[in-house]
Amino acid sequence: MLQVAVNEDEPVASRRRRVAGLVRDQAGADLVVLPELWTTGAFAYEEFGGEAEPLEGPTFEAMAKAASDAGVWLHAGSIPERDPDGPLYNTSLVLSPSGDLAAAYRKIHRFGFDKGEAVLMGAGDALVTVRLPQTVVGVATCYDLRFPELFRGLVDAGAETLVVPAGWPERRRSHWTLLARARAVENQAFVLACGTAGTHAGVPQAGHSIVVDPWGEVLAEAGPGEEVLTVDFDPATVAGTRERFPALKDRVLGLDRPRR
Ligand SMILES: O=C(O)CCC(=O)C(=O)O
Repeated sequence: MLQVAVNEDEPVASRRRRVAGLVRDQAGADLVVLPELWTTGAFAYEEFGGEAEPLEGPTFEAMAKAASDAGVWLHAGSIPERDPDGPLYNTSLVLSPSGDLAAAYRKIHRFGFDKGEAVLMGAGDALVTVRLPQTVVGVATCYDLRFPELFRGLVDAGAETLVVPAGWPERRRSHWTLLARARAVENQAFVLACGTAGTHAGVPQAGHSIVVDPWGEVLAEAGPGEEVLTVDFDPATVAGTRERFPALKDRVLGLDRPRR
């Protein structure tokens, strides 16, 4: 995972070039993951409109080239997407090792309550999973981490590895770690949660990207600054955990409405 520092003194185009270089350096990895809105910064709301790009715009082009040069699957984090016929979206891109767009996910839960992303961007309405050679990946973005039903939906769709790019603020770092572990334990899945470092729009970022196994153990955790966090894991652990401790089979469905 590439925990990119997002500071406003670095122009977006320079950061895009720098991150492409970091992706190229990961040749030999199976999957590389970038954070949420790493071009603008997740809290730089006033930049969203000016930096918004089509799905296959400059960030896609730079990341597709980097992924194919490195020969890796790349979860390229998210971009402010400009839909020609609709609003902006916070959209994650997953690219194959040949640089093709394998999946795009529009963030479902927008952050900010009555401001920021929640008013400037539209909400996605579709769960997204991607089959990689080693595992089925379910994608979610930042604030989505607070909504367990989304992750259950991904598990029901076959996800074994939950990838969560984020721009999580330092002031709620304890929630980040706790929620990443909770989503891993309750879904008996790997969680790869990749945040940003640095400070933008006056909001210090938490860093501390984290990889959690299906038993809730932390396999790796980054520090606060820019960092490449590398981890080896065996996706077959998911099936083994679900078989040995089959709690997912004990779910009682239909409890979302109180019974009379
Ligand atoms: O839920 C949080 O505390 C942070 C969410 C967030 O920063 C985001 O979704 O961009």
